[in-house]
Amino acid sequence: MIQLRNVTKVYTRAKKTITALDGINLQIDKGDIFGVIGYSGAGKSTLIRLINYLERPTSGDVEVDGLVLGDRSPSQLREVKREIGMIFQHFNLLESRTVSHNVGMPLILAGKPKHEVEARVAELLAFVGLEDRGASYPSELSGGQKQRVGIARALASNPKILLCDEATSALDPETTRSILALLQRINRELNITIVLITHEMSVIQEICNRVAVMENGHIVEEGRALDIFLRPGHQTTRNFVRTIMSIDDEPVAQVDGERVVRLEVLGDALGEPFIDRLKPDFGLRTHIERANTVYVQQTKILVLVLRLSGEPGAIDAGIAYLESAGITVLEESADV
Ligand SMILES: Nc1ncnc2c1ncn2[C@@H]1O[C@H](COP(=O)(O)OP(=O)(O)OP(=O)(O)O)[C@@H](O)[C@H]1O
Repeated sequence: MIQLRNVTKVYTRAKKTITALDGINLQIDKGDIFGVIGYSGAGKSTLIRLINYLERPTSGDVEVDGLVLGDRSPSQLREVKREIGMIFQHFNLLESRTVSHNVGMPLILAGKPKHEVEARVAELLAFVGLEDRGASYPSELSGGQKQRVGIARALASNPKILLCDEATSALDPETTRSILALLQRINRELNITIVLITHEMSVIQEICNRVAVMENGHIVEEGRALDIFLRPGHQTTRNFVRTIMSIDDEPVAQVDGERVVRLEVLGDALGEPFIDRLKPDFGLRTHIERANTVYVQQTKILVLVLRLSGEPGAIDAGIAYLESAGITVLEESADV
């Protein structure tokens, strides 16, 4: 759906050059809720602004829905841009216009007839839960309601992609949760691919299926959100994950005759009495070294570090049983 190939963006200011993006390769598939996380200055805004061509790459290709944007004529670019909606941290609403006018603005600018605009605005306001606020002005709304207006406006021209630039950073945690739930509905019900940038790992945890971690214009780690939370590789990723859950860096001491394994348990396997079965079925003694519960995209994952002791063959058989129950078993190296 979206591909960045070897994309570099260099800004020149007062004879100084800043490399905001340095050789970025990224693929975002149709249906993804793709999160880009990084500290201030990492290059997130630049990256998202390349996708709708608010910025042009210094080198490299940006491809959206099969079209390389650099090869397009201005009219073709306008066409592609219509397929991309965007929402902002500070909502960017016209304060002097009503909610309805704000939502209908893209359609008014596209010259759509009045009755068509009115019908679509009513539909959009109902979708975002503001059916009775069309005549209000932005100053009469809460932050969460303003973002709902921003979302309705972004959906007005039926985009295939929604870009979210720190869309919940100005909102309290409860309102953030309700806006994230709305974004998830937009992804599922309207089949819209979502790309969001954030500096909050909790946003990624709540709704993203994939994530890229950025630092100094580079993507330092990228993958399924689940894997990034369970096994963060890069130090920056670990620091972000640490903001919402504990990571124990202490290695587990190995004792002769024992195996230390890490189990990742989710879905049906959570209902399996697997610890209970290791002793009677395999003659294994188990000791729970660490335990943690993680939620990613509302999926519960239990992470356990176990010491297993018994006959070597029995330990292998016990591990084979755990795997057959759908549990991921890893030889433990460092942490939960
Ligand atoms: N228009 C511009 N002109 C010059 N430099 C820029 C411009 N836009 C961004 N930069 C620089 O590019 C780098 C990346 O900035 P960018 O805004 O993409 O990062 P970010 O991760 O979105 O940060 P933040 O979360 O603070 O918005 C920074 O060093 C920034 O100063």
